[in-house]
Amino acid sequence: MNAGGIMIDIPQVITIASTDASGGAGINADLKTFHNQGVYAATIVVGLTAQNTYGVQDQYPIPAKFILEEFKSIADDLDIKAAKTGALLDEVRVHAVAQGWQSHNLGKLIIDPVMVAKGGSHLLSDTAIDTLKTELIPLAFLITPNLPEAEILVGRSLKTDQDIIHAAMTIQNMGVKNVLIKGGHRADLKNEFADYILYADGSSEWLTMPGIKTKRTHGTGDTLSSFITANLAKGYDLKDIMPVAKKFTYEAIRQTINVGHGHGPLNHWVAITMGTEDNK
Ligand SMILES: Nc1ncnc2c1ncn2[C@@H]1O[C@H](COP(=O)(O)OP(=O)(O)OP(=O)(O)O)[C@@H](O)[C@H]1O
Ligand SMILES: Cc1ncc(CO)c(N)n1
Repeated sequence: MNAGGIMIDIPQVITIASTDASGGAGINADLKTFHNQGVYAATIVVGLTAQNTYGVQDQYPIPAKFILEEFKSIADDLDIKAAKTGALLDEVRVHAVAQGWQSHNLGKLIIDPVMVAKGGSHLLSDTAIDTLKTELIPLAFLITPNLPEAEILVGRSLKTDQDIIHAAMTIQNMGVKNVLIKGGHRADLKNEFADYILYADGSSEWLTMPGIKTKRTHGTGDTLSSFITANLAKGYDLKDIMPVAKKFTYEAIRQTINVGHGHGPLNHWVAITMGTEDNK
């Protein structure tokens, strides 16, 4: 009931991840991207980090039992269309999220397998990798590793285009439908940032944008995967979303905001949405 008012239906999404005290990455970056894209965002907090643009000073995992309570609270009430995961910290948290997902499916699952923060701190323990591969990845619609994360998932070093193409196939064989390997960390690509995506139907493409010379790249991966999550919830096709997601992230890096003294955060006010003339 809303006598005299109006009722607006809005796509609902959720981020299952950790907070960043300085606001630039993790759940904080996800929420800003979701808001920018006009979707309603809920959170399942898996951990807290004491973090700034220099690095991660401390982390605090949420007990598995509480994570499962968060899942239930959301599933009992909201109508979530797509969910993304971020920093899950360790094996216990990865297992809890997989368990929560199996009891309460929350639509399309996008895994951003965050392992190491820009300052070098680990946001996923080594012992969690197997659990991620066997329990969580097979449940996902899309996974978005950066190059070092893809190397850990496949257990070999990735240098050439062919290496990346084969790695995407190996990861798809773990049971996830679509695989995006982000090329931001590739040493031989100085002037461009090329990401490779292998789609569920076997087709694939390289998405390329010029490289911006900046160290203000805190939360780039979170922003990219949140943009994709928001627009999947709106009903757009992944193939149509990808070039616009890449452009959104590029502009969020390019239109720099002056915050922090290390790897500064992105600009989450950029005006790029699906379906507008420029982004068809
Ligand atoms: N300096 C840059 N110039 C242009 N594009 C960039 C730059 N840095 C990252 N990108 C793009 O941003 C997106 C995220 O890539 P990146 O590899 O940095 O993710 P990530 O390492 O997971 O980020 P984070 O862990 O900080 O969230 C990719 O599309 C990548 O190509
Ligand atoms: C909490 C958190 N999640 C993700 C990242 C990666 O950007 C980070 N630095 N911190």
